Amino acid sequence: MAAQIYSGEKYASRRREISANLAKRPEFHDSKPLPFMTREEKILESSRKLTLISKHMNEIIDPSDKRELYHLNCEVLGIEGNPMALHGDMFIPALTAQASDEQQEKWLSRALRREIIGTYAQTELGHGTNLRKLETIATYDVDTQEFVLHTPQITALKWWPGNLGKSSNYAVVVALMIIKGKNYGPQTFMVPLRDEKTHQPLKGITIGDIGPKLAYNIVDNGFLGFDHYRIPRTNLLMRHTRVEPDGTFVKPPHAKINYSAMVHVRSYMITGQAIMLAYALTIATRYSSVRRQGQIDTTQPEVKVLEYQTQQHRLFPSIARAYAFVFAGAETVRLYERVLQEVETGNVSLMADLHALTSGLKSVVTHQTAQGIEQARMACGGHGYSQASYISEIFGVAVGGCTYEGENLVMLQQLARYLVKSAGLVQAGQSSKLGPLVAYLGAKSDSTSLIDRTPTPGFAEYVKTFQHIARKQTLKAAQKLFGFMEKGDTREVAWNKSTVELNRASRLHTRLYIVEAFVRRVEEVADPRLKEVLTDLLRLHVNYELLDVAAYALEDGFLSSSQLDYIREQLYFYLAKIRPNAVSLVDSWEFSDRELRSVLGRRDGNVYENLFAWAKASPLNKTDVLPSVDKYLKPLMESARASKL
Ligand SMILES: CC/C=C\C/C=C\C/C=C\C/C=C\C/C=C\CCCC(=O)SCCNC(=O)CCNC(=O)[C@H](O)C(C)(C)COP(=O)(O)OP(=O)(O)OC[C@H]1O[C@@H](n2cnc3c(N)ncnc32)[C@H](O)[C@@H]1OP(=O)(O)O
Ligand SMILES: Cc1cc2nc3c(=O)[nH]c(=O)nc-3n(C[C@H](O)[C@H](O)[C@H](O)COP(=O)(O)OP(=O)(O)OC[C@H]3O[C@@H](n4cnc5c(N)ncnc54)[C@H](O)[C@@H]3O)c2cc1C
Repeated sequence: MAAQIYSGEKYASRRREISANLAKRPEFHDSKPLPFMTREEKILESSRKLTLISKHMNEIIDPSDKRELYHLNCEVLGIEGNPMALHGDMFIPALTAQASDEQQEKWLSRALRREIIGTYAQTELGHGTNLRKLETIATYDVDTQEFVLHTPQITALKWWPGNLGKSSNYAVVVALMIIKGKNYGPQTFMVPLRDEKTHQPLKGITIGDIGPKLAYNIVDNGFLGFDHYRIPRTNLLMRHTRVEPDGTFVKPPHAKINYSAMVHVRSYMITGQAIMLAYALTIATRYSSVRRQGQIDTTQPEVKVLEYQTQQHRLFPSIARAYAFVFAGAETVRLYERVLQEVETGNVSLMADLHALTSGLKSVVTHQTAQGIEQARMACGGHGYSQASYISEIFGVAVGGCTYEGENLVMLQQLARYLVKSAGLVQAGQSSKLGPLVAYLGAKSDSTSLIDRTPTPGFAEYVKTFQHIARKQTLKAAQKLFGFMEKGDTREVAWNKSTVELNRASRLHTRLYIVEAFVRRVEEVADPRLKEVLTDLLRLHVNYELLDVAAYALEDGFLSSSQLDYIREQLYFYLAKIRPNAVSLVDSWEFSDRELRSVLGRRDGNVYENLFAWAKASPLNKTDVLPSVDKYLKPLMESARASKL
């Protein structure tokens, strides 16, 4: 099953080898539980381990294999980030996609050797979403052939870039490019920030950390201001866009090619989110198979809480989602890598499809992941609330994905633009021009679903039902938009009056895509034992998801109320059928205890002994009487006693 999750036996077994290798190297392990450390201690600890990784990486992984490096980082550094997180996640991808060969020779090779540390500085105090209104300006000085970076007011300060605050000495900075008074929109520049020897900020740079956050606190998200700071013309990233010495601007082959680092993260983060969801579910499912509370048969001992249908309903659909997301994530990464290669040859035809797909997936997956993690926390009762479970940290890190790389409700609108265009083609009788991801919009719907009348597995009927719902909502939302425009609203005003409905269409389209990706993967499985278990999980998935969106199919009679009952019964059936495999389904992700960092979710299942040992190790228990008691509580009680006398 691990080979299914990790798209092949080769990587699944490499993961095992890497974990086994690390198990023998205590210097790579957390020196104490992360929840017992201050932010400064965590950053120091993470930097220590990062240095070890850099020194010994070649003995443990093939450093050119991104997935091996990712696993090494998960084991050793964990999810709370590290001082070079953005270096790998965005700085290197931005240089890879946007720097010219000559620039790559100069900077990318140094970045890969970790001679310099970089980040991606785009968001500002006043603007994150609306990139066209960024306020940092890069004015071209023809005389000196330099760009002058400047922060004209406080809202123009860069704000949020990860590892900008304290760790990075370079950044890919996004600024509005002005040449001879003309605004050429957001462009990307390679900018030195700190002296390479002393790490002191360079003259003209104001820089620092933005303070603690909900989670992800090992990362020093930062602020950055420029005071007429000069960089050479050749620091504009010039793989696709160019500015000649005389200020002539050479347009890129696609207007949004500079947004490639964002598309990179949106493509990869689907897998990252699936893994975080699986972390939380591993912890909650293992714990639920140890925790006994209450009885189902009063003549029998207390049951494991995993026997309760409510607990199964709380956890199993999310287990199915974690599988669905990791399968969809693998497809997305393949598409991203293909588009990256095609862009190299000047073919930008798939950029819009990739952008639409990743915008929708990023939004739906992060939202459902956060919901699933929070349910997993609650499924652990009181102990889920303790940091010993580590689920609160997993939630805090994962939920950040709802905001970063484009706020979810904004990114759903990007997909909606694509859907509206497609709906326009359908309306104009040009369905043959629809791309493969939206071809279903042009198909004719059956009048009713045959979901309860086809032999199992009947996935085709489920897919048809999801298609019907997504098509109906897309055409309806587009119609609403066109209707407002016909009545005289501008497109922007009409759009704003239709966005709730448009975003619903985007979610339904994306959920259809996820179901289809799951079906595609299960169809490929050859081993009959695996196929059976994955088919059960897929059946659970399609019934749970369909029930969640059934209102759309009920309102036009595509589904009847008796079909709804059928779907519910199928759901309950598969909850019970999956129960014996539940622990194996989470164990199949093969997370080591070190990677999970959860006292509650350890493989040995010795929950109570482990919790007690953890609590005794808490910093507060180092002494029996805290200074706060000596300083305040004792005098308070003493004075209360004295006043009574
Ligand atoms: C191997 C390892 C395995 C697993 C790895 C797992 C995990 C690791 C992965 C990731 C690491 C995780 C965490 C990292 C932590 C944090 C990183 C966070 C970093 C950041 O947040 S960086 C800042 C991100 N900021 C944003 O995302 C801003 C969002 N805003 C925008 O993107 C844009 O402003 C916009 C798209 C909303 C609007 O842009 P615009 O105004 O310029 O464009 P229009 O709306 O007018 O659209 C015009 C037209 O262009 C199309 N378009 C827009 N963008 C693109 C694009 N990128 N590509 C192609 N086309 C695009 C748009 O659709 C319009 O088209 P139309 O045809 O005219 O309709
Ligand atoms: C953990 C974390 C790490 C980050 N790392 C980086 C980084 O490394 N580099 C970097 O540059 N940035 C980074 N960011 C910033 C991040 O990319 C932005 O916060 C994000 O893109 C959202 O932009 P915003 O903050 O301006 O939100 P806003 O756009 O101000 O959103 C506020 C509200 O307004 C709504 N809204 C905004 N525009 C519209 C619209 N057009 N239509 C409808 N509703 C709208 C949103 O839906 C939301 O409800 C990070 C953020 C976080 C949380």
